[in-house]
Amino acid sequence: MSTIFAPITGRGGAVTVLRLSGPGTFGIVQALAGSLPAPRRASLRPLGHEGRRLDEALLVTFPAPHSFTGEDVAEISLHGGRAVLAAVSEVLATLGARPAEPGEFSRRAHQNGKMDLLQAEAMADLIAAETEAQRAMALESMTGLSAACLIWREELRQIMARQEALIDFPDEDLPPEVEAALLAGIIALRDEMRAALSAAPAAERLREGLEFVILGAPNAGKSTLLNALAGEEIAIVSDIPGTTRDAVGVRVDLGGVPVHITDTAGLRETEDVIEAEGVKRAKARAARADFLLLVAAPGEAFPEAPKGIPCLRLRTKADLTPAEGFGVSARTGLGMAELRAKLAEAAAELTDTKGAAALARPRQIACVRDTEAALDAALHVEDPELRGEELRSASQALARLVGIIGVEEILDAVFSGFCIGK
Ligand SMILES: Nc1nc2c(ncn2[C@@H]2O[C@H](COP(=O)(O)OP(=O)(O)OP(=O)(O)O)[C@@H](O)[C@H]2O)c(=O)[nH]1
Repeated sequence: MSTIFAPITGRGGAVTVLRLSGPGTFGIVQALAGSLPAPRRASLRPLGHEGRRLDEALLVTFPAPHSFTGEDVAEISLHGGRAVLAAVSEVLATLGARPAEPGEFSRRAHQNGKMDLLQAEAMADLIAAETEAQRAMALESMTGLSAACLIWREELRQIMARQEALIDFPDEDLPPEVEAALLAGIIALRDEMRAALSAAPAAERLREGLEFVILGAPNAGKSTLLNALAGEEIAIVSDIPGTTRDAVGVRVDLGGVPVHITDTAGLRETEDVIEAEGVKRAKARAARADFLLLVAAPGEAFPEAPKGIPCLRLRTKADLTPAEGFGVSARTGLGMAELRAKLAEAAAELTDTKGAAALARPRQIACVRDTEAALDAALHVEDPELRGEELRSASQALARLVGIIGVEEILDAVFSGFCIGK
């Protein structure tokens, strides 16, 4: 096993923490720092190599297995900045360590039983979280999802034990309650899978961020509205109808939920090829949106919304004419606070996982869907051997969910999505 290193803090700070992990860690750090401090005690050390002084740094060692990766780990708090990191990295390489691949620390932690795949994914999400609701969900999944999965696996283990008893003993020796309890157990677990799956779209949306699209006729005030929501001039505003020709967007935090709001080309029939393309794109975006803001200036008709997408009808330019229905003026700020509140409410509703263990990644959803399908199939076969077969495949899908059986490619895909230093 190689010894790897990478900075685990972001650029630009006063301090850069460099982590080393692997069997060669302590030998390398000793060569660099002269001596090793007591385990888990921070100690200031001069760093140098072959007479070249490198830095004065705070050094902490974590002997295996009590470390992030489960291997011997050292964390060196260097002075921040490119040159210090470059000089120390260069020396580490000559001493036999190599730069870590993206996600390699977490992958080793997973291999050494420090965290299951769900916890690794949740940790990556926590680090990537940009808003409060994302942070809360990631933190909840770091413990909750993996705990829920542990319970599912235990329930399935008990179901499979009952199933084995049914296979091993001839029918007449076992009371009918055994099979009834077995089937009830399968139904209960299948329904738990269904509950988790039904909360998944909300969790996925929160993890990825929502897409809100502003639709309306030319000059309805869409760009002005986007700029007001963004708090900066993102889209060009003019009184010439057809100013916005391509989708322009901004990411905003609505009550803790990340929302990408897109301003689109005004919807109208037009001879202008570029504007017509803009209108086509506006419609395509609207069809993929999580939520639509349908806007119309006073006295004008609202655009038609694609079916099945929640929307809000909004009168613009309410400073000119008092609106019938809900109206705002992006120019004077009239109604804007209420609009923000309404949008935040819609965002919260779209990302509400209702307290269920939140599956937020396609990989996780696929594993739980496979589990649900196998359990459901187990309910529809009479033959105990075949039923046993389905239960085994449910058990494998759950094992894949936590990474206990992990095809290398899946682990590659998960961990390579992490950044260097995770
Ligand atoms: N009085 C008033 N005028 C507004 C308001 N919002 C927008 N306008 C004006 O309406 C005109 C069109 O505004 P835009 O925001 O460019 O409209 P749009 O819907 O993006 O227009 P297109 O790009 O043509 O689709 C501009 O002259 C704006 O200044 C408002 O709240 N009150």
